Amino acid sequence: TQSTRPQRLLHAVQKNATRGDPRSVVKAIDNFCRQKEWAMNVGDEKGCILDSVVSEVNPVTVLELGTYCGYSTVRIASLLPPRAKIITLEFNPDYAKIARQVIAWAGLEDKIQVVEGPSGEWIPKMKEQFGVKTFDLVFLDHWKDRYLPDTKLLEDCGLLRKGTILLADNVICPGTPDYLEYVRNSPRYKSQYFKSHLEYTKAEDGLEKSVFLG
Ligand SMILES: Nc1ncc2ncn(CCCCCNC(=O)c3cc(-c4ccc(F)cc4)cc(O)c3O)c2n1
Ligand SMILES: [Mg+2]
Repeated sequence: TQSTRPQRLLHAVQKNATRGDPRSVVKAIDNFCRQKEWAMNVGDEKGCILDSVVSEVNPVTVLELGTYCGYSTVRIASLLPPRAKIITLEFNPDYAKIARQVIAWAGLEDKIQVVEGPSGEWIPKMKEQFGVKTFDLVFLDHWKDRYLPDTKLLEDCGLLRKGTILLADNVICPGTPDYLEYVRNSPRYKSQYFKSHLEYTKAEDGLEKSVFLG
C-alpha cells in the first residue's frame, strides 16, 4: 500500500537524524521538505523566530494547537527548561501517531504530551484533565478559522494570564484575518508582526506575537 507523506517524513527522520538529538530531527525534516516533498511544518525561517520567542519567554507550560508531524513541538521542547511541559493538540489520529514517533526519536517524550481531538473540545478540559493553571506560551498552528474562537475560549476558561504570549503561524498564508483584526485591535493584547516566508517557499507569510494584558 502507498505510504503517506507523514510516513515518508518519519522515515527521513529515522534515516537521517540521530536518536536523542532534537536539532538533528529538525534539520532532517527541513532537508526532506526542501529536497523531497513540501509539508506544512513551520519550517526553518519562521522556526528561528519561534526559537527566539521561546528563548525570551522561557515558558514552563506551553500549549500547541496543531501538532502535525511534531516539527514545531520538537523545536520548542528542545529549548525548554528541565521541568517545562508542552501539551500539543492534534485532530488527525494519523498525524498524532507519526508525531509521537518523531518526538520519541528526538528523545523528548517526557516534555511533551500529544492529545488527540479538536481544540474546541479539549481547551475547556485543560485544567481538570492536565492540572494546568495558565499557559505561559500558546503556539497556534491548527485550522486557521479556529485561531479566533480558540483564543476567546482560552480567555473564557481562564487559561491566559497577564503576560501570556500567543504566537500564531500563517497569519498571511493561508491567512487568519479575523484573528489578526482581533489581537491587533483588542485593548487586551499588545501585538507584533514578524514578517517571514511560507515554509520552504518564497511566498510571504509571518508570525503574529501577541501578549495578553489581562
Ligand atoms: N480544531 C482543531 N483542533 C486541533 C487540530 N489539530 C489539527 N487540526 C487541523 C489543522 C490542520 C492543519 C493546519 N495547518 C494548516 O492548514 C497549514 C497550511 C499551510 C498551507 C497549505 C497550503 C498552502 F498552499 C499554503 C499554506 C501552511 C501551514 O503552515 C499550515 O499550518 C486541528 N483543528
Ligand atoms: Mg503552520
